[in-house]
Amino acid sequence: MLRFLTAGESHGPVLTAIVEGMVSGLPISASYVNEQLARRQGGYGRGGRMKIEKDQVQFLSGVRGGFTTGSPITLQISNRDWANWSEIMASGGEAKLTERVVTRPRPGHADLAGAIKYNQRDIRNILERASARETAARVAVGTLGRRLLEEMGITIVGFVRRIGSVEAALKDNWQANELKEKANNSQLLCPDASAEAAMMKEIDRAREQGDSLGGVFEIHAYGVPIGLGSHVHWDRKLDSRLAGALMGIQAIKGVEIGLGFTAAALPGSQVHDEIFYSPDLGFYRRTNGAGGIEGGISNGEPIVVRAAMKPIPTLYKPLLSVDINSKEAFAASVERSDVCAVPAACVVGEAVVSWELAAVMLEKFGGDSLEEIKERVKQWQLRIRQV
Ligand SMILES: Cc1cc2nc3c(=O)[nH]c(=O)nc-3n(C[C@H](O)[C@H](O)[C@H](O)COP(=O)(O)O)c2cc1C
Ligand SMILES: C=C(O[C@@H]1CC(C(=O)O)=C[C@@H](OP(=O)(O)O)[C@H]1O)C(=O)O
Repeated sequence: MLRFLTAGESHGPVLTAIVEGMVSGLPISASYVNEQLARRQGGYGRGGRMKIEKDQVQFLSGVRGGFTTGSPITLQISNRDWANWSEIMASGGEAKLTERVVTRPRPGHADLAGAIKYNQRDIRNILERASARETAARVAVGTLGRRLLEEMGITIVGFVRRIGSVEAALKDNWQANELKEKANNSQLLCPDASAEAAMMKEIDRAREQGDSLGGVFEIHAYGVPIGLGSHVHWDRKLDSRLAGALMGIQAIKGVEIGLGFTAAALPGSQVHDEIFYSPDLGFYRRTNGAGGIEGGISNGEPIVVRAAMKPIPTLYKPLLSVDINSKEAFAASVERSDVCAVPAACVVGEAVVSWELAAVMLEKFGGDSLEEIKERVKQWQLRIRQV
């Protein structure tokens, strides 16, 4: 079973993750992971913190000579900003640093609910872990999954579909590589250049007004074999697992598979993908309203998922809140924040989808080494062509 845990605070010394269950023999390098970490740091609309950090992974165990060994893998990413926060982080909100104790919860963040739940008088003890800084560790972990998927011919492509009121238009004839290239050439990971320009304007406007923006990103998985996930139990359904993984990202408030919410407004004849057969292709579809999943099982078509991100909660434009000590009303003031982080969230989305798909591949095919699982996948692909 593939599993992981992350640990670390936003302004603590490091983020750490421990991965267990990865096959041996997977070629992996720090530079391959760092490429994804750099993508996550990018995106027009991010705040001052990203100018300080330069995320780099270190493998502290489980990787030797550029290959996984099958042992638990420890990954570590340093927080450069720690140098500026070590005193505040060490103080625990005591004596001389009382002015840095956080008692003013931000609407939309974990501050108030977290402080009450964990009985904390310093909201820093909540916000440090609630922060999406943690997603750097999740991207590092998910990139191991992405590497495994690549070995099995599965490609993950993510791109931004919407920022605020601006929606990108996609062309049906864009193949995986073209989509990936267009997205990666954009500052917003948006394959539609004219929408990208309008999105940037909207971000500038929000910044000027002290406001923030959310949006929608979309992830495609190409080359996924038929048969991942299962119809037999709710928690084995592939769509349920992907939705859970995406909803686990900070600020994600909605997930769609395939046509998603649009399907609810259409008649069945315009939603369901008719089934065809040819000796060359086997069973195939001409449409993909299902987003590659039927009955919780991958059906061999590309997997298509979308996630909606709410606007960033920390606003320069003050929102009303109440001090948890004095109970007095105040209008929040902010030192630093992202205005929009949808492209970053998209990279996190690619990582969690990669991880979940790698996990279900391992569950279906098993194996302890890369050679073993690849052999089994090959057998399965031959077998399903003969059905
Ligand atoms: C990549 C990324 C960057 C984020 N940056 C910020 C930020 O700068 N300021 C902020 O208040 N929230 C930011 N958020 C959102 C908060 O982390 C999130 O809203 C908060 O943890 C509460 O969780 P919830 O929105 O899931 O309820 C970011 C989220 C992501 C995914
Ligand atoms: C640090 C990251 O994102 C942070 C996520 C975040 C939040 O509240 O979620 C708040 C901000 O942190 P800070 O208050 O230190 O500027 C973002 O910069 C990152 O993505 O690596």
